Amino acid sequence: MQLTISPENPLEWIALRANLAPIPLLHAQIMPVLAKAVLEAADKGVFDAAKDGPQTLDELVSTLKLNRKALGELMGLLTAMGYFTYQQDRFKLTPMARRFALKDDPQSVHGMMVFNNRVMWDWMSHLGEYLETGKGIQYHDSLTAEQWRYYQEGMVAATNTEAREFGRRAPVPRSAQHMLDIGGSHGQHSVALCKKLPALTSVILDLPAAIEQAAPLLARQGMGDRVCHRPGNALTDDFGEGQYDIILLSSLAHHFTPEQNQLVANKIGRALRPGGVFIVNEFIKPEVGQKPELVGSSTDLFYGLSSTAGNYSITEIQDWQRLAGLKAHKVVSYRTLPGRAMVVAKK
Ligand SMILES: C[S@@+](CC[C@H](N)C(=O)[O-])C[C@H]1O[C@@H](n2cnc3c(N)ncnc32)[C@H](O)[C@@H]1O
Repeated sequence: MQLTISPENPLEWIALRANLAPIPLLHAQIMPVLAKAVLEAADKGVFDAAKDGPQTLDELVSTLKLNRKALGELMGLLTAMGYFTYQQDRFKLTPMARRFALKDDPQSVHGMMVFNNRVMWDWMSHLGEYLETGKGIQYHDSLTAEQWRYYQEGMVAATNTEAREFGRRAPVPRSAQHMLDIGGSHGQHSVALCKKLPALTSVILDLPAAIEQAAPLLARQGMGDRVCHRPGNALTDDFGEGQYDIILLSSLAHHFTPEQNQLVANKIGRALRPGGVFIVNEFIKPEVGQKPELVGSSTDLFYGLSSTAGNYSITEIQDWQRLAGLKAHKVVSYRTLPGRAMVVAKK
């Protein structure tokens, strides 16, 4: 799966092949507008306003209390982007928008859109500074309580689809009883495995400020004591010895330097039981010399900007696992998300 600029007719194909199309204009002028339009639409409730059926522009204006001219422009763009169709003066949500953009759909990314609109959008203006200094924002040290809430809700939304595939395809021992989910936040990955493996319970280790906001999100899953939070810090806490059948590090390695990841991997190597698995669940950086792709490369830059760290290659991740005394077991690439994989090692 790739995000590409693709021709719609033979003349455009020729123009692209002949290098006549000003691609940077699309990147610089069009794409930022597309992204911000979708974020504001979600935040202002535009998708949900059409949830119960096709709406005229006037009906949307009246529900959303927005300016008619501006909303008309936004609706035109959202229609061009495939979120709505427009027929007989009415805007109707497409199946894609219905599944992924509505607030309460189980696969919705709505929370991520609100987080990106209210918190992340401002970070992008620091990209120039990051390029000059190499120092990222380190947002975990500076979020307000409200921003922590958007962040945790954003993480749920980002993993609604992934957690299903993770639950189905993560190569874990069927008899597993104890899991440690480091930086597990909302707990969706733990919940997916606990639903599949009846004997499994999971402890989610996360920062205290995260748990404050993630606790109600986990409670919504109705798993009771089988999945619980433990406030702590992965960099300074001891994980114990020979205790866990599964240890998951999902979307946390990209916030840590290589040295910090090695330190965490060493503690994980000690904390696993024989036969236990260590899963690093991440966007993957291409190996040296491999062609970069858009999702992995943009998340790499974004994590650099936001956390000073970034993505790692499969080889780099497997090196941490090997130096922690574990054997490479499997690499499972996601089918529903390009550039993302589970890198699994076994004790
Ligand atoms: C990007 S989120 C990933 C959440 C979840 N694992 C997922 O895959 O959706 C990173 C999580 O790691 C937590 N985190 C960051 N630094 C941490 C640390 N030093 N120790 C434990 N958790 C940490 C954050 O609070 C956040 O909940």
